[in-house]
Amino acid sequence: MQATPPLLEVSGVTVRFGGIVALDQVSFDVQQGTIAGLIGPNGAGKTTLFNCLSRLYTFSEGRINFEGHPLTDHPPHGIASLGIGRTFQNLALFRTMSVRDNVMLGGHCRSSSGFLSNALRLPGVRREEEELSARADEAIRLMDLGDVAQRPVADLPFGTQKRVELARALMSRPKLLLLDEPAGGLNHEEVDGLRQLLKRIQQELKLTMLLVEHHMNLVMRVSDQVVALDFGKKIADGTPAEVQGNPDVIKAYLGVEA
Ligand SMILES: Nc1ncnc2c1ncn2[C@@H]1O[C@H](COP(=O)(O)OP(=O)(O)OP(=O)(O)O)[C@@H](O)[C@H]1O
Repeated sequence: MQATPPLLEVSGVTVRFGGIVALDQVSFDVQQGTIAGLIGPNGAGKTTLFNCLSRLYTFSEGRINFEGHPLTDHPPHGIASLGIGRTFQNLALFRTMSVRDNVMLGGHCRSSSGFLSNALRLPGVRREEEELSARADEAIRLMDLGDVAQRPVADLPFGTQKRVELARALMSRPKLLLLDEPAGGLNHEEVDGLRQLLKRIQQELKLTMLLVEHHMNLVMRVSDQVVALDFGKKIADGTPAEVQGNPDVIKAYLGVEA
């Protein structure tokens, strides 16, 4: 039997900004159903890599395959329908709208009905709306947002708003979810809650996730695999324990020989 190829294959990716090499021949794989953490000191190239994966940046060398096919075969606006979703470092929610309405908005990138059928409220449109609504209920349940579903987002604590953003990202039914600093600005208790929710969606949805995160405790506890970058180069790739004990990683963070 043929082994399943990795969901994501990053191979020799290089990005230059003028004289700066933001990513230098970076290669790693992410297997289906796993959580991969991407770490590295400031300026290491994490955001640049994320932006390559969501096709915001074009890489000058290398290749990124998703489900065995080059990402560059698809236009940037086709990335969500391909099955790659993302959250952002800064929340991008509609603050006066309810939690549920914000979540519902996440489903529209996959909506197939056109302007005319929407205007005429054809049966297909109603079916699609019912399906979106059921999916929103599911995302709200998974993110423990049932009690606040009708509340305006602006009334809720920051940690809860972060969960709304995650629920909204789930609406596009991603196969790979890119999480940009999901623990940023959260308190200790909220980070632990987030860790449990990420594990829940990994188990229940079999979702593959790649997270950029500075919160080491979260990365090391939630990830199956950790990839470390420094000055655009990959310096480690392995289990959390392997990467944590890697002398190059310790040196990159502490600036001293391990
Ligand atoms: N649009 C850009 N134009 C020029 N240089 C850039 C651009 N984006 C990133 N860089 C440079 O590329 C390098 C990698 O930056 P990047 O933002 O990817 O790092 P990072 O690991 O995400 O850092 P942080 O943890 O601080 O967010 C840095 O030297 C940065 O200054």
